[in-house]
Formats: sequence, C-alpha cells, structure tokens
Amino acid sequence: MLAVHFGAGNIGRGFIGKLLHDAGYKVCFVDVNTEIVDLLNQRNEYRVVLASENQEEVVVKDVFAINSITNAEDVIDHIAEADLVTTAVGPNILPIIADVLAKGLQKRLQGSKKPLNIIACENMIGGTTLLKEKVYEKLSDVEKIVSDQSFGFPDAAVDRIVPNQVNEDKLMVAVEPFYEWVVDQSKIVGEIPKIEGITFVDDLEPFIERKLFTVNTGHAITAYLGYQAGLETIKEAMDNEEVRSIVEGALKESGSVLIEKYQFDADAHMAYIDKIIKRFLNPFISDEVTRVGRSPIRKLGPTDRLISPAKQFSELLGKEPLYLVKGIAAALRYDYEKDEEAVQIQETIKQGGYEQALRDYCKLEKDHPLVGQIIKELN
Ligand SMILES: NC(=O)c1ccc[n+]([C@@H]2O[C@H](COP(=O)([O-])OP(=O)(O)OC[C@H]3O[C@@H](n4cnc5c(N)ncnc54)[C@H](O)[C@@H]3O)[C@@H](O)[C@H]2O)c1
Ligand SMILES: O=P(O)(O)OC[C@@H](O)[C@@H](O)[C@H](O)[C@H](O)CO
Repeated sequence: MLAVHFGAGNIGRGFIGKLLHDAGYKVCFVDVNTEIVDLLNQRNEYRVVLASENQEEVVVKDVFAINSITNAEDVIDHIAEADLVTTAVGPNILPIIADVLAKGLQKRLQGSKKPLNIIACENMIGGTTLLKEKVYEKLSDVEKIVSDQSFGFPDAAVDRIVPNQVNEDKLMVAVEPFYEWVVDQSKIVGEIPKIEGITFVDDLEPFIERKLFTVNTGHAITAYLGYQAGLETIKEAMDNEEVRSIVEGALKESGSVLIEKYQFDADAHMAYIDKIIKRFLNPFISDEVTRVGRSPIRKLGPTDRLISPAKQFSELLGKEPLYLVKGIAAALRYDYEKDEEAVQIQETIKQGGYEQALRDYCKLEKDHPLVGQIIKELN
C-alpha cells in the first residue's frame, strides 16, 4: 500500500508518517525542503523519539520523498497510484498543493478506478473541505462528477504537540507521547482505511471544535501572553501564575460553550482541560511561544481558536468572555518581527487602529459587543 503525504515537517514525520508506516503503508513524503527530501531518499528511514522520561525511540522505515518543485511529474504519477493521500503542510499551503494534487487525480481518472481518500491533517475547521474546493476549481465539470464517485475528502482533527527542534540528526523528530487523530467517516469512499490510531466518527464537528477550542485556544493564549511577558517557551509561560490563571479562565469559557453546544459531560471536559494543561507543562518538551503563536492573522480568523469561542460565548451564552478577550488582546499586541503576519497586523493597527484590525482579520464589525470589550482590554 502506498500513502502520499504532503509535508515532511514536524507532524508529517512525527505523527502521520509514523502511524501510516505502522499500518503497513510505504510512505512517499512530498515536500519543498530539499535537504529533508534528500536525506529521506538517502536513508529511507528516520527516528521518532518520545518526549518523556524514558525517551523511547522507534525507527520509521520504508519511506522516500519527492520534491514537488523540481519533480512535480513524479508526484502526479504517485498520486495516480496511491492508496491514500494525507497532508500536514499548514492551512495557508493547502491552496498551493491543490494544483499538483488535481493533476494527480486527473491522471488517476484516466486509468485506475480505485477509490482514493484525501485527508488534510491541519489545525483548522474544514481543512480537507477547503483542499477539495481548491482542487475542484481545477477540474472540468465532467471530472468533478466522476471525482464525486471516486474520491473522498473527509475532514479531520489531529492532536500531538511536536515543537520545532534542531537535532544533530536532521530527520529525527521528538514528539509528545499523546496523540489523537479523528476522521469524518461519512465522507470516506471505498473501504475504511485500517490505520491504528485513527478514530472514525460520523460527526466530526464536536471533535474538531473540542480540540481547536481547547488545546489550540489554550496554547495560543499561553503563547501570546508568554511573549508579552518576555518568556520563551510554553512551559515557562504556564509556570507563570498570571498567565496560567488567564489560560485556565479562557478554557473554562470555551469549555462552557462546548458543554452547552454538544452536551459534553462537564466533569469529563474539565478532566480533558486538566490533561491539556499537563501536556503544556511537559518538562521534556521545549516549545517556543513564537512557534505556537505563529501566523496570528490565521489564528485571529473568525472561525479559528480565539474569535470563534469568544463569539459563541457571547452569542450563545449571552455573557462577556473575560479571559478569551484577554487572549485576543494579547494576540493583537503580538509584534514578533520575524512573523510576517504579526508585522502585517501591527501595520494595520498603526494605520487604522484596533477597530480596523478587528474588522479586517476577525471579521468583527464595530457594533459587535466583543469589539468594545477587546478595545477596553487593550487600553
Ligand atoms: N506541530 C504540531 O504540534 C502540530 C500538531 C497538530 C497539528 N499541526 C498542524 O499540522 C500542520 C503542519 O504543522 P507542522 O508543525 O508539521 O509544520 P512544519 O513547518 O514542521 O511542517 C510543514 C512542512 O510542509 C512543507 N511544505 C511547505 N510548503 C509545501 C508545499 N508547497 N508542498 C509540500 N510541502 C510543503 C514544509 O517544508 C514543512 O516540511 C499545520 O496545519 C499544523 O497546524 C501541528
Ligand atoms: O499549528 P498551529 O500554528 O495551528 O498552532 C500551533 C500549536 O498550537 C499547534 O501546532 C499544537 O502544537 C497542536 O495543535 C497540538 O495538537
């Protein structure tokens, strides 16, 4: 069995590639990073180390890689033959890979009639759906009709903290022990792939919102407050009492939305929050606040981890989200100069003030109650 996986980065190698290998797939990584592609082809294996007391290590074998910039035709040929396609490239890159993916699917339609599932493993609501839209923009009307029968585009939620890291062995990747991969079963075509570690569900929405509005809401707020306090890592930020109490407050707020909306058991959800906070405090992981805070325009988007739970708290529960607002304010203050999106937000604020940034990036109009609350917090 062949799996084509776009993105041989932290999650690609440290999580998805490993699970696919364990399930018996030969993994073909597609990336634009020449050094990583060459190393994968020289060794055909890499190490994954668990960031825990025992530092257990496994070797992921039977892998190779293709550079999609210099070797797009090869990527297309492999998609035409693949049994599964997955991605972990980052939400902003999905529209870019859509081109080569569409060409691979077009080629496949000329030959094999084997069904194929494509799963985007990105931190966003509807990642695979977005990828499908971008792919379909490149197909003819007839190809779209055949594709509807042959190709499945299930959305997914993925959870495993894999920090940026510099290791002597450039292919090695250290990952936290915990992981969760949930896939929307209703959109699968053909047989359900047998991959240990994937939970297939009929309704993904509660799972993706629970993950994004707990793990990623808490993570982002820790990062932005930590940055503001001059701290470098997520653990350092969580060790700061003030940061921690704001993060805990924000997770109670997003939690009350999730409990109300999906009828989650309140005690079980509090246990889920506790577990996540412990993961942020993992002493074997050093995760920079600038990685976790990366791309603040994306993170301040209307359906993402900060604005969506705050809006739902305000609109669904009719209350003011005190702690989520503090997190949003910290995100708007994030001025890390090596992050292009942070620089762009600061420029917008300089030109048009906070109201303009809230309108442009968060899609919050002036009369939304959150706008006044966020600006009050910023002032
Ligand atoms: N790291 C984590 O803790 C974590 C956990 C869960 C989900 N995620 C999600 O997984 C995705 C990847 O995150 P990551 O942390 O692995 O990032 P990363 O930067 O380590 O990996 C991304 C990889 O994509 C490659 N890439 C960039 N453009 C490409 C292109 N056009 N074609 C093919 N490959 C391309 C990069 O070279 C890089 O190797 C993101 O959506 C992220 O939100 C990350
Ligand atoms: O990947 P991002 O930029 O959407 O978010 C940064 C981190 O919060 C994220 O990568 C987490 O480590 C991950 O989502 C844990 O499952």
